[in-house]
Amino acid sequence: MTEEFRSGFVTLVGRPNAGKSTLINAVVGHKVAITSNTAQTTRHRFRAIVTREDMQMIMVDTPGMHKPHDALGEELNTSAIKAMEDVDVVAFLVDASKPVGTGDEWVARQVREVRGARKILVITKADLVSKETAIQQLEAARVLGTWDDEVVLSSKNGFNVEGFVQAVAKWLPEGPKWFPEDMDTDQPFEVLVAEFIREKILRSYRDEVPHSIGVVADQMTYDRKKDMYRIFANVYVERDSQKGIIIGKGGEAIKKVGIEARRDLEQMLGCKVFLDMQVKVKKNWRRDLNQIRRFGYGEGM
Ligand SMILES: Nc1nc2c(ncn2[C@@H]2O[C@H](COP(=O)(O)OP(=O)(O)OP(=O)(O)O)[C@@H](O)[C@H]2O)c(=O)[nH]1
Repeated sequence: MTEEFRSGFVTLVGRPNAGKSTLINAVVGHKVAITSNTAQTTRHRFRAIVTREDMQMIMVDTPGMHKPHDALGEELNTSAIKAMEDVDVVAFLVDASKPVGTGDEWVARQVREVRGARKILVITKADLVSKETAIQQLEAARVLGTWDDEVVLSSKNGFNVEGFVQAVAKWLPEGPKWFPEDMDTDQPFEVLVAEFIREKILRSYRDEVPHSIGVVADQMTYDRKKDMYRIFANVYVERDSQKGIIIGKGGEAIKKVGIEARRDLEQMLGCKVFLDMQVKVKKNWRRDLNQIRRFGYGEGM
């Protein structure tokens, strides 16, 4: 008898920086999600898709959940909580290298509310700690809920990433191929481009500035003769002073971001990229729900 095809959805949740996006990239095998060590890197709820001979697993990335401080934070939380509705599996990620604390407890409380989904506890970043510490973390996190499976892994060195895939696959119901085989993310092209740029900014500036930016890729045209994409993007900040910081002395800082973003974009697109970025001020956009959604963050996608 042949095995039936299985398919379904798994939502990854955890406190900011738990390693959700990095795990998604490790499972897919290349970069579909941006990552950084700045909390709340992920603003879009998007799906990444892995198709194998016998199954299709659709992973839903979510913004890291925490007690919200502003409209953006609130919108991101709502988005993450909504992403746990109607999925087959919820994976609760806990960073092995940080003591289990109130941040994890807060997320676990939301996970406990979820009905009808299998729940998997995932200890991430095992490469950063000893085996003993990883086990201690597992024990500390275990009491935060009731789990159908437990996995300890490292997305950085690949340790047990396959174990995670198998743990999820086990709970996927029989079902159709929801997405074409060659599709690995449902993020529109212009969103991916804007996100790749935002990642470089997150990694290049410190403190409050990265949280204040929003990126929109406005125009993208392909020049067949030159085998080159021309991309025009707007980088929005909240204050004039931030605009100065982003641009830097003599435009040096933004130039560096441009070079790094272009490198990633060229790799993704497989051709040359011309990137033009404009920095604009949009006062207090993070407090304006309409603006947040216009940028496509949170629920607005
Ligand atoms: N050493 C190590 N670092 C990791 C691993 N997984 C993630 N990281 C790092 O942890 C940081 C946060 O990872 P992300 O994947 O962006 O975390 P996230 O949970 O998606 O974060 P938010 O978008 O803020 O919710 C990044 O600097 C990653 O490089 C891992 O397995 N090992």
